[in-house]
Amino acid sequence: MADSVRVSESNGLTFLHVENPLASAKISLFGGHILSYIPKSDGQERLWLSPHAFLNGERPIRGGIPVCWPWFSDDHGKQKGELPSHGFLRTQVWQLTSSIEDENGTHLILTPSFSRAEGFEYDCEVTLKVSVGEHLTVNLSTENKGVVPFTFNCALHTYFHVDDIHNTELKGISGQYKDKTQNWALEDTPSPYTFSQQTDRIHLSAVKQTDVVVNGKTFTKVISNGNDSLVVWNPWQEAASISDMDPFGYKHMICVETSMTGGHDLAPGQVHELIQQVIPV
Ligand SMILES: O=P(O)(O)OC[C@H]1O[C@@H](O)[C@H](O)[C@@H](O)[C@@H]1O
Repeated sequence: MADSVRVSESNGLTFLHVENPLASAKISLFGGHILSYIPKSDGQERLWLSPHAFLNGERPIRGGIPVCWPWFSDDHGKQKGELPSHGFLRTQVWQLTSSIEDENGTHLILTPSFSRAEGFEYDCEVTLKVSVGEHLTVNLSTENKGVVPFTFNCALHTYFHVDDIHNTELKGISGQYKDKTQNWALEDTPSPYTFSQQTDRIHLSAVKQTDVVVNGKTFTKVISNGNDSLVVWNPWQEAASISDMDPFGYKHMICVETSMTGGHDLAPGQVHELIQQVIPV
């Protein structure tokens, strides 16, 4: 184990605490889920974790970076609710298979216990590579280890911390989006991109850079690769009906999700990498 990684246990879950000269981070092995990333450059938390998140394995963790795989939301070809929302990786225990450190930070590789379950009966290898340094880099890799092609979706469903959603703007997104709150109506991306109501959108272009601008200043840059879309979500006052959020929780978060939502085909032997970089500004 790298010297910059410490392990703790609480309520049956195992956590990795990364502390190096460039940043600190906390990762839950339940879900392979990054909970916190604080760069030393300014000491400010970039991720949002709900104060009411279940940190005992009972439910997926609300906040941080949930790993959605091999489907997004309820898009699994069955009735809504028949299979877990966002797939089955965020509710299982992952293993830490490698940890090294160098002048760029601490580099971890995590693997889920299984990647074959109801709704996805294929052979593949999934890994999550996490680099904690001046930037946070997360790489969700899927390799087809079987003899038949398969189609899957995935997302790095990051909850970004913002001081106040009313003073938050996203920059860098253009084109059309599908609006889940309007029965998937197609709409044009607003400009400026600010928030005043429940927002649940799949932006249909492979957005590469999104700036999270807070109080007129870019706070965090989000670089996406291997995506076909970008999801933007804030439940607004609907947060009151989400048991692991408080009614005002929506004020301090915005989800900007590097995502594959259109179905990606992977032939035997092929590898797909979904990469999100969180860059403090
Ligand atoms: O409550 P969950 O399963 O973590 O999902 C949260 C949200 O995740 C977003 O990605 C979806 O677009 C929303 O529709 C959904 O409500």
